[in-house]
Amino acid sequence: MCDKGSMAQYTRVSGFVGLITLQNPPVNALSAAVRQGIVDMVERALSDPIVKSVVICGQNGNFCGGADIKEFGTNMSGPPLVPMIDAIEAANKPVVAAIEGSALGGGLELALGCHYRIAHSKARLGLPEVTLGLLPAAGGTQRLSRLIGVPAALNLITTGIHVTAAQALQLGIVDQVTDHNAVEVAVTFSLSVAGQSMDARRISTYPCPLPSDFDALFEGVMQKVRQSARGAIAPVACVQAVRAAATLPYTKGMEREQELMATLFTSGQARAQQYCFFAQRAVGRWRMPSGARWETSKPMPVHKAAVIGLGTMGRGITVALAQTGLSVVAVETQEKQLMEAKQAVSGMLERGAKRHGVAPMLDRISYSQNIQAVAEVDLVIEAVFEDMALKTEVFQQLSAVCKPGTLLCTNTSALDVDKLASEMPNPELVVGMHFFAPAHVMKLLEVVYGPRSSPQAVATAMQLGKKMGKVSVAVGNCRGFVGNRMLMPYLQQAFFLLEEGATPELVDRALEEFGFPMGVFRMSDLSGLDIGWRVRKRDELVEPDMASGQSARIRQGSRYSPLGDLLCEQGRFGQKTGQGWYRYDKPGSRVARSDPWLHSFLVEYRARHGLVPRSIDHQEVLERCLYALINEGFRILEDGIAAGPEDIDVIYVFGYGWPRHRGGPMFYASMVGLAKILERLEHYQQAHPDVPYLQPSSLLRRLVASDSPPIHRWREVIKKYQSQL
Ligand SMILES: CCCCCCCC/C=C\C=C\CC(=O)SCCNC(=O)CCNC(=O)[C@H](O)C(C)(C)COP(=O)(O)OP(=O)(O)OC[C@H]1O[C@@H](n2cnc3c(N)ncnc32)[C@H](O)[C@@H]1OP(=O)(O)O
Repeated sequence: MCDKGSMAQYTRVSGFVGLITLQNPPVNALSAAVRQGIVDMVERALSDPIVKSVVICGQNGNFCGGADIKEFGTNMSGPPLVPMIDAIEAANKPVVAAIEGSALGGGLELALGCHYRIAHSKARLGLPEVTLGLLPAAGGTQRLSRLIGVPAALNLITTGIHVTAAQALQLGIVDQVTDHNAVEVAVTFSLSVAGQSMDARRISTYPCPLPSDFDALFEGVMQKVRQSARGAIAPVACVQAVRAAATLPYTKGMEREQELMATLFTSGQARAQQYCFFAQRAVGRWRMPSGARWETSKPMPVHKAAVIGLGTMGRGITVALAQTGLSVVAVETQEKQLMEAKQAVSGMLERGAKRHGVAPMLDRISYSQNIQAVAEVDLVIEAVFEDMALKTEVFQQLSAVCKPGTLLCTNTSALDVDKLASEMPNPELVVGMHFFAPAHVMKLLEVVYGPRSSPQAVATAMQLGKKMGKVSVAVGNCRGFVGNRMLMPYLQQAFFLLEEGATPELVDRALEEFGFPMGVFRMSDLSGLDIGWRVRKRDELVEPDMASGQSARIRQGSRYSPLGDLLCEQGRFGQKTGQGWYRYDKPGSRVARSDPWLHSFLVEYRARHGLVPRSIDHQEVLERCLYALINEGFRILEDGIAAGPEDIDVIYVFGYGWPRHRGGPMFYASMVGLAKILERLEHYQQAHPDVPYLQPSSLLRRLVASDSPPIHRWREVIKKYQSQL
């Protein structure tokens, strides 16, 4: 017997079991049609006198990825989840969830309403709603806390982590884990309990186990969550909902869960986080200005890769490659550096393996001092020092040594990828791979294509990035690519604010309250002030500190602040020297302390240059730093360096600490209102006419003139704008 009409298929199997299969590829999300299907099919199974038990599973080996996120923000119709799950729990016939693939969010909540849960060993379970700015509001906070206790529930619900089937068994979320077909196991099991009372299996009737140090536990968790949430409201609401589970009867707890969800559901933060979810997936569908794009560009197979240069970046890249299971040839010409690198790479692999309970991939790597060792690899990532002449020399050696067709990638954060390619006999095989430090940890990868890079080369680098667990974004070649290019106006404004009267503490506090993990000055101290100094010297911006007054702060026709250069001249390079914008107890120590020396230095500097300090508030800090950065984002879109606002937002959220609950800089701009951003940029540009970064971009003006369309429609305006250039 079979009914295929709805998005939940009903079949009778083994004579007496009603099998309900969710059908909504690819993840069987609980759309209105699926929910209606479940309601109808459960009713049918329960009213069929022949049916003794019910099994719920998902099509194509995937239980359920939760509510259909695309429905949020629309006029949601169809049966609500809570009564649907309550009806399953109340059923007088056993209902068993057969979990294969994922049981996430509403999917796990559905399973928690069932009387038993049987999971395949490869299944993953979790309540990731918090990552979407929500909480599990189909009874998830109330049932999970009752089932596995408050501390474990808090951990899962406030972080949104996915657990393996084995972990779920240990926690008590599932009753059984199998390596066999979970649906078949569930069908057999359901018959074995048919006819029994399900009273003891209804989680909503369980008392919530209370830890003895209840108040202290919640206080501690709340403090930790508030600190790590950086202004996000969902994690805090999750703690409040679990507290309700621990202190209130089930029905009252459910009311509290709904109340908290109502606030989150319509919040800007939830919109921002859901935008990030889809943006992260959209960047995989890359396209180049030439029209080449992901669907039509086939990646080359990569079985063996090489890394050239085993400094900090090269080591991290080697680890990330080995962890994908690829064979890696790691080349370092300096013997001492090679020995140190070997040890460091092994240590990183062993620690990573221990964390994930897998074997370290030490035997995937072979080390060499000789570049000839890369002759047979399919792809090379060069990670030598950031110097064009050195990189060109290495690339020339690689072209001579590598087999034909080897893809040559350069790990660079600033150099001109196209210039490097132009020196090679096969420029189409050259792309940039801008990793972020530490390369085996940071999620972001900018894949930089030049006008000569072949679509196949870009496809290969993008696919390799994905295999390495990175969120890879394809971007065009320009100075600083996307991320660092937008950082320039941000940093510049921060320096100017110090000249005008702010302190590093004030600027950092404003940015940290906005949600960045670190303000711009603490971040610069961590990265090292000498990096920017070297770039400014190369750009001939650094001059001896002789003159004073306004003219001394003009370089190449624009306002310039030499503050960073002056600090570097004093040997203040940040954390590593124990002094920078802050002071540290000793070189390498991490706790930034206010530095009276720095404050006197700023007072003297302003006096010498005739700058009268004024009071600067957080709003001005945010507007000057963030709107200048956003303005550069519009220029990047205008220039076709990023294909759309999602690419920029993903880069900033995954690589630069932009708070996810604010959706990335371009999404944030759309929330603030483009007309307001334009008005404030015009205001600051009038006050600082010698700062080109404050000159509003033409695209921003065009968007405002087009009535500020929603962000998903910007691409149309950009396309039209570019076609008219
Ligand atoms: C006023 C008060 C009102 C209160 C109303 C309350 C109403 C709501 C009630 C309950 C709410 C429940 C909350 C939830 O359940 S929220 C959803 C929770 N689930 C998740 O967060 C899971 C999200 N998905 C994933 O993590 C992954 O997709 C995963 C399932 C692990 C599969 O990963 P992978 O195999 O790598 O595939 P992709 O991520 O690329 O996804 C493939 C495509 O599927 C789309 N997708 C995935 N999940 C969903 C989903 N839940 N809804 C809609 N679409 C989804 C994804 O975008 C990909 O699409 P595309 O190929 O077009 O990019």
